[in-house]
Amino acid sequence: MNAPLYGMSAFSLATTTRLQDADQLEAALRQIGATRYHNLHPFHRLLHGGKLNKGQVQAWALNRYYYQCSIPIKDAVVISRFSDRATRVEWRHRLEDHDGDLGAEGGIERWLKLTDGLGLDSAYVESTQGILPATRFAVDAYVHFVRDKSPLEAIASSLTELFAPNLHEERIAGMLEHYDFVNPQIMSYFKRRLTQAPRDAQFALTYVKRHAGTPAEREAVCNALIFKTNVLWAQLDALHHAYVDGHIPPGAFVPEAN
Ligand SMILES: O=C(O)c1cc(C(=O)O)c2c(n1)C(=O)C(=O)c1cc(C(=O)O)[nH]c1-2
Repeated sequence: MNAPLYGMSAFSLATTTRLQDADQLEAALRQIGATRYHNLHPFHRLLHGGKLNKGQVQAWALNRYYYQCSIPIKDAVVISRFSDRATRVEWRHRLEDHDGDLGAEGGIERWLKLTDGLGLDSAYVESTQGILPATRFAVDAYVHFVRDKSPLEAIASSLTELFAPNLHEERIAGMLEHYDFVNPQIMSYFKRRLTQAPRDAQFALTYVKRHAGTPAEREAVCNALIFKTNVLWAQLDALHHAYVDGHIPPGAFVPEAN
């Protein structure tokens, strides 16, 4: 077996023996989500439970902007990995979902409504100057992963989206309930994702189930998903360390006292 890249832990051989067909692959992927998705991270418990102050919510939205604006770059790289037109055509709408189109709002603009609503200057947000070093490293690693690994693994790494809609539902309800500085307009990004993400996740799941033809390929798919859960987890670890434990790195956003 090749040494895993990016420090991810390889799925164990014991598990590989349970990756004999597409249904076992799907079960393994869902198990990874159930145990490693970032809905389980303590920072999300605080965010959704109303336990953060406005400055901490600002820090989360500011850092997450870097993920948002990198996703269409990631998807453009994914498209570049496929020589078959059908997959490129299928993947293309993801760019529009995030970038929008001439005269049509996309996810990045919707995210800026959130940061505007939270009182952050949009030029500062878009500059990405105040993000944590770990946010940049983690998100860039995702873009590099889809560039460097196989096209199958590139698609598999998007599969965290299988688990995103439940988290978004929880986030919309929790943040509206608990924070007086949050309203439905500034949460419109997440509302839109409730219809976009299931469609995208279903395509990716069907794709990997059909194209991962050997136990080794199914194992690679699982490892791609583990890698991605680590990308998401590491971002929240960094936010927690900086803005809950109070160790803000030099140059990173410092909330006003509130
Ligand atoms: O708020 C979240 O927890 C969350 C998670 C994920 C994810 O699981 O990767 C995505 C998103 N949001 C999201 O909004 C989004 O557009 C998105 C695209 C992708 C991807 O990997 O292509 N993941 C996610």
